[in-house]
Amino acid sequence: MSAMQTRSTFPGGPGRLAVLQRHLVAVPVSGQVSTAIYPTDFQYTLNNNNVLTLEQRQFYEENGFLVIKNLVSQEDLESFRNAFERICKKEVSAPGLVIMRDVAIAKSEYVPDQKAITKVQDFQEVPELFRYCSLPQIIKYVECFTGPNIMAMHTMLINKPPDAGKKTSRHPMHQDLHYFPFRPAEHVVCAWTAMERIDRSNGCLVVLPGTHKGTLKQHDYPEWEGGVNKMYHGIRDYDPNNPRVHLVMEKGDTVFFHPLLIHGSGMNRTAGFRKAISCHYASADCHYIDVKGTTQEIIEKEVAEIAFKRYGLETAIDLKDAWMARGRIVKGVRTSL
Ligand SMILES: CC(C)CC(=O)SCCNC(=O)CCNC(=O)[C@H](O)C(C)(C)COP(=O)(O)OP(=O)(O)OC[C@H]1O[C@@H](n2cnc3c(N)ncnc32)[C@H](O)[C@@H]1OP(=O)(O)O
Ligand SMILES: Nc1ncnc2c1ncn2[C@@H]1O[C@H](COP(=O)(O)OP(=O)(O)OP(=O)(O)O)[C@@H](O)[C@H]1O
Ligand SMILES: O=C(O)CCC(=O)C(=O)O
Ligand SMILES: [Fe+2]
Ligand SMILES: [Mg+2]
Repeated sequence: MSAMQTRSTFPGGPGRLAVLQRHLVAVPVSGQVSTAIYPTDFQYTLNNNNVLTLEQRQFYEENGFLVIKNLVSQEDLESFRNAFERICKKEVSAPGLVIMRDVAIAKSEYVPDQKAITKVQDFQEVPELFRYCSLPQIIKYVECFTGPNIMAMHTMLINKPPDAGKKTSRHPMHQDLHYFPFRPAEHVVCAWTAMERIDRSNGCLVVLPGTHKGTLKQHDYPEWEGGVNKMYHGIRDYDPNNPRVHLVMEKGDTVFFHPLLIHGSGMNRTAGFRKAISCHYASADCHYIDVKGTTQEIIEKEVAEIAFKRYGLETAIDLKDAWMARGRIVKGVRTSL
C-alpha cells in the first residue's frame, strides 16, 4: 500500500484534493505507481483511520466479504469453548439464551448430552461469551463498515455436529438480512471467527462473491428429504450452479461479511463438532423497518409462533421490540436501534 499515493499536485490545489480524496485512488499499473487518478465509489466501506488497506476495501466492495487471518487469540478461543461447554452442562445460563439441537436429534429420542447442541444464540447476557463481541481487534474492523456507533445485535456460537446421515448439518444458502428488521444493510456486518481449522470436510462457509450488490431474495424452507433445522430458511429456487467459494479458515481467522451476501455451509463429514463464534453488528444509527407486506413477513410470524410456544405470549411480540431487547452497544452512543 505504501507504494500507492494520490498525486500531490492536484488541479485546484491541495484543499480541493483533500475534499476529493475520499473518492479518488491511485491505481498501480503493472507493478508501477500510476500517476493517474481514478474515481472510486466506496459504497460498502468507510475510511476508518486506514484500518483497511486499499486492496482490502476494494475486495470487500467487489465481493462482499473479507477474511482477516489470525485475528482472535488461541487463549480467547479456549475461554469461549469452555464457556460453551459450561452452558451445555447447564452450569451457566442467562436470560434470552437460546439453545438449539440439530433437527435430526430434536425429532428423535432426547439425548441429554452436551454434544447434541447445534448452536447457542443470543448470549448477550453471558459475559464470558459476549466478550467476543467487544474484542478491540474485531471492533476496529467492524467500525470500517458501521461507523463509530456500534451495536452488537445478534450473537451465535455454532457447534455444527457430525452429520447424522441426513445432511441436516448443512445450512442452506441464505442472506442474513432476511432475519433483520433494520437498515441500511451496508451498515450491518457479520464477524464470524473459526474456533478451529474449518474446511470442506467439516462444513466451511460457502459464499457467492458479489451477491451483496443484489437485493434481498425470497426465502423458504428448502425441500430437503432429511429435514431442515428450525429457522434455517434458504433462498427460494437456489441455483446450485452459481459460482461459489469455499472459505477454508484456520483457528482464529475471522471473516467479515455483508448481510446480503449469499452464503451457507456444507455438511460436517468428520466426527468432531465444528465450532465458530459470530456476532452481527449494526450502526446504532440504523432504523427499524416494518416487515409487514415484505418477504420478511414469514420471519415475524415464525418468531411470534416460537414466542407463543415458549412463553405462552398470546399478543404477538413486535419484531422491533425483540431486537431492541437483544441489542447491546459496544462502542459509541446508542442513538437509534
Ligand atoms: C443470520 C442469523 C440470524 C441466522 C439465524 O439462524 S437466525 C435464526 C434465529 N433462530 C432462532 O431464533 C432460534 C430458533 N430455535 C429455537 O428457537 C429453538 O431452538 C427451538 C426450535 C424453538 C427449540 O427450542 P427448545 O427449547 O429446544 O424446544 P423444544 O425442545 O420443546 O422443541 C419445540 C419444538 O421445536 C422442535 N424443534 C426443536 N429443535 C428443532 C430444530 N433444530 N429444528 C426443527 N425443529 C426443532 C421440536 O421438535 C418441537 O416440535 P413440536 O413437538 O412442537 O412439533
Ligand atoms: N437446494 C439448496 N438450497 C439452498 N442451499 C443449498 C441447496 N443445496 C445445497 N445448498 C447449500 O450449498 C452449500 C454447499 O453445499 P454442499 O453440500 O455442496 O457442501 P460443500 O461444502 O460444497 O460440500 P462438498 O464438498 O460435498 O461439495 C451449503 O451451504 C448447502 O447448505
Ligand atoms: O456457521 C455456519 O454454518 C453459518 C451459519 C450462518 O450462516 C447463520 O447462522 O446465519
Ligand atoms: Fe448466515
Ligand atoms: Mg458440494
